[in-house]
Amino acid sequence: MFIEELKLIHYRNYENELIIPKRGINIIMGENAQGKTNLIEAMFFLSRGYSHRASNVAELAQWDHDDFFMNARVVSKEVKHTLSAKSHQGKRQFLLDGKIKKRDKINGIFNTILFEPDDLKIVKEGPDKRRRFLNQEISGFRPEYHYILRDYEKILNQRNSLLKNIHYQPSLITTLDVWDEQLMQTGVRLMNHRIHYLHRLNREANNLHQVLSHGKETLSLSYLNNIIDSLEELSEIKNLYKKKLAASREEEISRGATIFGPHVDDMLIQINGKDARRFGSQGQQRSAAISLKLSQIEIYYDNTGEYPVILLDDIFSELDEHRRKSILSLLNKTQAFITCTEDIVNEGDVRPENQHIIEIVKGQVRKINKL
Ligand SMILES: Nc1ncnc2c1ncn2[C@@H]1O[C@H](COP(=O)(O)OP(=O)(O)OP(=O)(O)O)[C@@H](O)[C@H]1O
Repeated sequence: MFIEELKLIHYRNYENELIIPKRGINIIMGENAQGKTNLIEAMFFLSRGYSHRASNVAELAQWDHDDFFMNARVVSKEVKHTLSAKSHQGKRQFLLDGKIKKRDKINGIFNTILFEPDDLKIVKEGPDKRRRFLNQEISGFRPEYHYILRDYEKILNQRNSLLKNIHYQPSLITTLDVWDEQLMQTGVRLMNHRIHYLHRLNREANNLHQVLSHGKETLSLSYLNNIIDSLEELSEIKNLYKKKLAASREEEISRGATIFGPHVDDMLIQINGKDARRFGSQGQQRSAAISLKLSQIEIYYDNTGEYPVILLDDIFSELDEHRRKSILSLLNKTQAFITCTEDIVNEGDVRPENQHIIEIVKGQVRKINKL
């Protein structure tokens, strides 16, 4: 899968810009605040239908404009598609080959994997960042997961409101069983997806981490879930879930919140057997986050039969030469976009044939594909 052309009109700092990327590695080079991340964001937006850094779509429109338009020509399994997005006063609309489509209908047309500086939080910060990572990545290639998650969140909210209301109106307790059943059904489906995904991710991320660390470190991931203690209990998950809900009913009513279920899941990330969050160095945590993200390359390939487009925003800062080279070598089957403030090829060295420069100067794309 690759992108042949990207057009941006009144989007962020771009008035009217046409970018013709190449297959291989596209280095988006420019000083700070030139619009490098904005380009990455545009491709991510077309791919997933939302921005990874703006919660309000209106923010994407160029200042003093109510509308923006973006258009990409993408090639997927040798078929060309035109994917467009437009927004008017913060209301977005997507078009595939000229026809208006719902956001979920554009999923899978243009798959991207994004690494952004905030991804370090997956390793460094609390469980919500790891759940967000799991949710985003699984939804990327399993659209049904997005709907299960949405249903689960709806049921969870309704059940939590009911628990709060029972506190004041105890007769409502008779309706709780129906919600418990729905919670368990969607909760088990969600957990099953996460377990399968983590199994595959564990293998792939460890392979990559070994490459990045010169074979000196192992990376392992374990699923932390408050219903089952180990994967051996998986066949019993529904019964265990039922028991936990029954045993915690009184406490849940007094707290007005659901205590057990995938909404409190976590993933333990260990480097050489030690919790990376507590004991990992900055460099180790960075490499672990990169390994987790870049593992998606092969996982997407297994699931879709095609390599996704890789978007790497500021991945190279603070990484040594070996790690940089290893990352570049992992990208050789894909089309990739890498932002950086300086060229990644040292002066005097020959640029590899698969590397192309997109240079941004004064907020505009200046030289495209200079070799
Ligand atoms: N809606 C908007 N309209 C116009 N310009 C905008 C808008 N949103 C952001 N910008 C401009 O885009 C610039 C930031 O662009 P971006 O985040 O892509 O920079 P960058 O090149 O990735 O920088 P860095 O190397 O510092 O990360 C801001 O300085 C701002 O001037």
